[in-house]
Order: sequence, then C-alpha cells, then structure tokens
Amino acid sequence: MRSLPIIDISNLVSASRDDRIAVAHALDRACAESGFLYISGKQLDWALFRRLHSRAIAYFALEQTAKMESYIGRSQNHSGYVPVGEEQFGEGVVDLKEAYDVNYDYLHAEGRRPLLGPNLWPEMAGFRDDVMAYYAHIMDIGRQLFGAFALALGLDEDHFDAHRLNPPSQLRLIHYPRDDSAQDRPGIGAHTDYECFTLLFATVPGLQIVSRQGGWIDVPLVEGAMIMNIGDMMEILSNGRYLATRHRVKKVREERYSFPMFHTCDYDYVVAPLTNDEAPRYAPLKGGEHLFNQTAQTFAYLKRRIAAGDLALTDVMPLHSFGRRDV
Ligand SMILES: O=C(O)CCC(=O)C(=O)O
Ligand SMILES: [Fe+2]
Repeated sequence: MRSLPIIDISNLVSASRDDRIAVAHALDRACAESGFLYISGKQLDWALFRRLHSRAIAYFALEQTAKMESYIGRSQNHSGYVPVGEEQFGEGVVDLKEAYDVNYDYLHAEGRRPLLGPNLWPEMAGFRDDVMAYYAHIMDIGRQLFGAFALALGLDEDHFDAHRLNPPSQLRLIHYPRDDSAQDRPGIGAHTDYECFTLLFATVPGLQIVSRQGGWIDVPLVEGAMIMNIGDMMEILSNGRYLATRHRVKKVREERYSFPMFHTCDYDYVVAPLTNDEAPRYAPLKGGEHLFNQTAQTFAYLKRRIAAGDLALTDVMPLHSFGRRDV
C-alpha cells in the first residue's frame, strides 16, 4: 500500500501568487487521490501545540466533579466537558474517551444559533488563554487552506472569506485514558467528519481509515506534520472530487490525546457544489443545521432534549450518509 500524501504548505504564506498556486495544485492532487493526507509547513507553531497538550493533561487530571462543572450540557454553544459515554457513534458501544470541546467564541447577542454563542470555560488559570491561542493559530492555518481550496476549485482565492465570518469551527481536546484491557475495537466509532476539513495532531497512533481497496489501515504519525482529512461539506463543495473518508480510532493500550480542529463555514452558509462546469452530484445542505443535526444524533444531552420535546430538528439526514460505505 502507498503511504498517504504529504504536502508542504509553507508557501501558502508566500507573497507570490504563483507559489500559493503551486501549493493549491499539490493539495488538489493529494485530496483527489486520498481523503486523508499530512500537511507540514514553517507556519505551524509547535510551541502552541505543546502548550495545548499540557493544558489538556492538567484539565483531564481533575476530579470528575470538577470537570462536570463545565459539562457541555450547560453551555450555550456546544462547548465544554464531554464525559465518557456522552457521545455515542455505534449502537450500544461506549467509547472510552472524554473530551473538552471548544467552539467559536461568539459573544454578540444578535445572530445566535445552536452552535454560536459564548464558550464555556473551566476555572483553571491559563487554560482559556492557551487554548484560545491555539484556536486562533489553527483558524489562521485553516484560512490559508480555504484560500488554497478556492484556487484548486477554480475560484477567487478569497472566495470563502465572506462565508467564514463567524464559522462554528470546533476544536476538540480528546483524551483516551490508558486501558490495559483494550482490544482492537473502535475507540471512536467509524464516521466521516461533517465539516469542510479537519486538522489534527495526536500523541500516539490509533487512527485508522477505510482504504480505497476496502479494509482498515493505520494512519501513522509523521514527525513535524499534522493529519488532514476531507469532511462531508468539502465533498459537496468539490462535487465529489474530494471524498470524506470513513475513519475510527482503534483501541490502544497507551494513554492517548488528540486535538482535531474541524474547519467549517458560517452557520447559515448553504453548502452546494462550486464547480460550474459539471452537473451537481449533491443536493445543497444548510451547513450549520447539518452540523447541529449530526451532533444531536450522537450527544446524550441533546438526545435527552429531543426526547423531552425541548428540541426539534428539521431536515435531519441519517448519520453515515456520507463517505465510503465499503466497511
Ligand atoms: O482521535 C483521533 O485521532 C480522531 C478523532 C476523530 O476522528 C474525531 O473526533 O472526529
Ligand atoms: Fe473524525
């Protein structure tokens, strides 16, 4: 099997448009070939990554009652602590993982949406500052990549800027506790990511993807590179040129941390194929609504609200309506 492509995105910050176009072409080829790839680049700030990791270690070491003070069900924008068992992908399978979810910190009173509001933070000195510093950094890397995708799809480089004013892009701090009895079964059930693309770094391997030949293959960690993958929305925007690949986290015995950032467009942005010269292969999708509907099908606190009649979803699509279905 060939290993996944690796793209150096350093030149996305070059003043030369030709340099940026060259990266866009390389990204386009890699994404057309594989829904998972690696990115490296001089603009990736590993000091910020290390600080995020340290904050996650300190946070998850707190007592459960302290962590539950920032329970995600208390937030206004789907941010906060996600205890083990809260999020369920597979029927009856509880993944051994806990998380702290951070969303776009939307402070205006006007324009709130289910995923747009102020972040919930734990009372832990330094946590908010370091997490937000990472969030701002990875948002900026995402902005550069949106520019590259725009070029790759034959659009103006700044095409996405107007559709990304307050995007509910989520950063997750995920902790998979050490589990000596771990068997090789999913740690996170198989899924595609809902958004445009995900940028992730992890402390130990464990991520697996469905190969185009079928079957699960490991995604090894590459020193100095982040893992990137295409989500449902980019599959639609590219009219299927790029595919959202199903993936999971297998059980590993080691303690593991991972930090995915799910880059998306504005809540009200309607996601539809952007390629003019082809017939659209996908129906348009309301971006934020899709994101929230999918989230509401996997989080216990939202399922409880639906069951109690406090929350009603519209235009729900079944989970796993995207991605390769060979497994
Ligand atoms: O922990 C990982 O490596 C992947 C997590 C993941 O796929 C997700 O949160 O969507
Ligand atoms: Fe994922």
